[in-house]
Amino acid sequence: MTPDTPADTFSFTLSATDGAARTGYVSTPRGRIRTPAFMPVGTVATVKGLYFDQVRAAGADIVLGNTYHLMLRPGAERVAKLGGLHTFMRWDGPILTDSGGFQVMSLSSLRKMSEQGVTFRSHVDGAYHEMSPERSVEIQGLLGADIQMQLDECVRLPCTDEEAERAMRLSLRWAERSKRAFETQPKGRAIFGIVQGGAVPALRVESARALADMDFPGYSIGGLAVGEPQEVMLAMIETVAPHLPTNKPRYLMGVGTPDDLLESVARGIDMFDCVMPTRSGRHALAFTRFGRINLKNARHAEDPRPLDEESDCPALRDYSRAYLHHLVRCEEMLGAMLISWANIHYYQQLMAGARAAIAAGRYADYVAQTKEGWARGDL
Ligand SMILES: Nc1nc2cc3nc(NCCc4ccc(CCO)cc4)[nH]c3cc2c(=O)[nH]1
Repeated sequence: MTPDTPADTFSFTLSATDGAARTGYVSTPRGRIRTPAFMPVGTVATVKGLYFDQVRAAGADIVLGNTYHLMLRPGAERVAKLGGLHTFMRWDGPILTDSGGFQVMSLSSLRKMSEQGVTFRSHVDGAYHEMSPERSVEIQGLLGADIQMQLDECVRLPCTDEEAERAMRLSLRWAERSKRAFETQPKGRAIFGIVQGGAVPALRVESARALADMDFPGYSIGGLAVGEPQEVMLAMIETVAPHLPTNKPRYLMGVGTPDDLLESVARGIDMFDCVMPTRSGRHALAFTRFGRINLKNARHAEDPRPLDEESDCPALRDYSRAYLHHLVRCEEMLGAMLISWANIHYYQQLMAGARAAIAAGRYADYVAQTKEGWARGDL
């Protein structure tokens, strides 16, 4: 969060552009979010393996929570009774929550979709739950989320055009209902519409235009990072971006690798979230300026060098690869913690570099130089 007086409203300020790339900030009552921004995922009220002061020190201005997981455990009403998610997990910056639809479809069993919403069985204890656009907004409000998502239906790719059209139109009807339900929430919070439409350009354009007409404070691009090749994802961003208002933030859901982030920023995306840095950290995969380093590999067993001696992150600068390899081999929790910390920091500095490069009109060079570093590998 940048040192400035928090706003009492939600707004987006564009500071500079370089081609289709943009840099600026989102203002919220809990502080500013510098964009392009990477939002660490804190699914069940924790960014797995990190303390929130490490998340803040790494440069994150905002973190994600998740409606689906938190409604099941500990329960939205319980979080509200305990003062809301910021108090519960001791993070005083902005929080964005997903609406739960995507997680219902990817995690729960025995689910039934209807116009009204989706009923499903908890993957935790098998209990039945109902999620409607109105209930999802109510839950996100109970959690106290600063940026909320409409309930939508995300189809897996590949899918038929008919399937993509059905889910896109349902999501538009749910966008209206979500926005209406959101009107009772305190000032300063925002709800984003979510663009759907599979990999069908005409459906994507129709979805973006219809949501733009509903005048949301921000827009998510959903239905991507669901197994499609990167070029399909990038093509859909290029299709959608021109139909979204330039003065509102664009959030690409669930993305992605460092390469995905740089290429999507170049096409006009402002906000990202992905479990990649922390999930990879638990699988011994480090993202660095020199590319990916798999610390399971025996070649690190006697390497005294840190991951990146020039970094200002202790996890990247102070621990030898030999030590990280040892921790990984022994399946010690500190291994996952240090590599997750390193990865969160790497993703934050990747976005900080992008913001500076766009402001200086040299984003294309920044991308080229960053990719050269990855290709040069770890000399
Ligand atoms: N409401 C809503 N939420 C979404 C979340 C998403 N998250 C993704 N992708 C995440 C995929 C993803 C999953 C795991 C890993 C780690 C691999 O080691 C990386 C990416 N796509 C998504 C699409 C939507 C969407 O349309 N609507």
